[in-house]
Amino acid sequence: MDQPAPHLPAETGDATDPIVIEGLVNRFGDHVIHRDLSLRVRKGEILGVVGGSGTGKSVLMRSIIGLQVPAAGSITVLGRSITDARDDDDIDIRARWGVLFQGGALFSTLTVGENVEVPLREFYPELGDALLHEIAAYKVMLSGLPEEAVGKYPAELSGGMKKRAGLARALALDPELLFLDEPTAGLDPIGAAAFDRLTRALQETLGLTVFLITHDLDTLYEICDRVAVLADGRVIAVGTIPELLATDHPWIQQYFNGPRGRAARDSRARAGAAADMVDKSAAGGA
Ligand SMILES: Nc1ncnc2c1ncn2[C@@H]1O[C@H](COP(=O)(O)OP(=O)(O)OP(=O)(O)O)[C@@H](O)[C@H]1O
Repeated sequence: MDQPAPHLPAETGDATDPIVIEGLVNRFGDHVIHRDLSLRVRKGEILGVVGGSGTGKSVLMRSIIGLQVPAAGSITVLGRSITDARDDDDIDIRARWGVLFQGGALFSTLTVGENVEVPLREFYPELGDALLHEIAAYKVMLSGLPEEAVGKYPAELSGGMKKRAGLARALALDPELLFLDEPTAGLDPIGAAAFDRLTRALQETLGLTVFLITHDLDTLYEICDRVAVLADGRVIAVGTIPELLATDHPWIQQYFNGPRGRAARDSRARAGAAADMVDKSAAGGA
């Protein structure tokens, strides 16, 4: 598994790529997590990031947002070096992304609205309370939560609502980039599908670029434009699912062609066929 998967074209860069990672190395003591990892995320795409447990997907995300200082390599986000960032650069760039951590990472002693206000207060201390409340209420609504959720505490919310509240906070600063770490983990299939649709709708409406770590094959099939596969400390392949399926890499084949992968693909095909029938009957009736 040490070599990049064959059959995939070498990734070509574009000056507009909002995230560019080259030669990334991360290690904890002797434990090497990433060795020479390179990846480019394209503007406006939803990039799914997959890999076995412990392959370093979350550490990669933490490196991109500056929470993990790599041992080597370079990371450029929206044209700014994260690896060489000075503290004052840091502040600016952090306002241009939003992050939904695993589990939502909400402050349990604050209401949903107050949670959403946290980044607003940090970056725009000059805003008055009335405007902060208004912006927070709008972000809560945008995330598909009912209005009354603004005043609720995280403990009063279901798992799905917590994710949406975390999403509302991630959207607080009108980010260009959205990082989602396993957003559908722990949700029932209906809740997970609804969250997927919300992610896609927000990405399209707000023009977001989305870096999405997931184990959820349905999410990959439903909303990801491309998928990056992590193994052996690097990105071994990145492409659309059909492109990945055309490789003969054993992990990729097992992942997408295993029983769960086939079920997700079949379900996607059935949904596509149903949509076609609806389109045809609508066209016939028009
Ligand atoms: N702060 C840390 N100190 C020491 N080791 C760490 C630290 N953070 C992560 N690791 C180790 O780095 C490896 C990669 O962790 P990471 O959370 O990125 O994996 P992952 O691919 O996101 O896994 P999962 O799919 O299970 O969430 C793991 O072995 C983890 O134990």
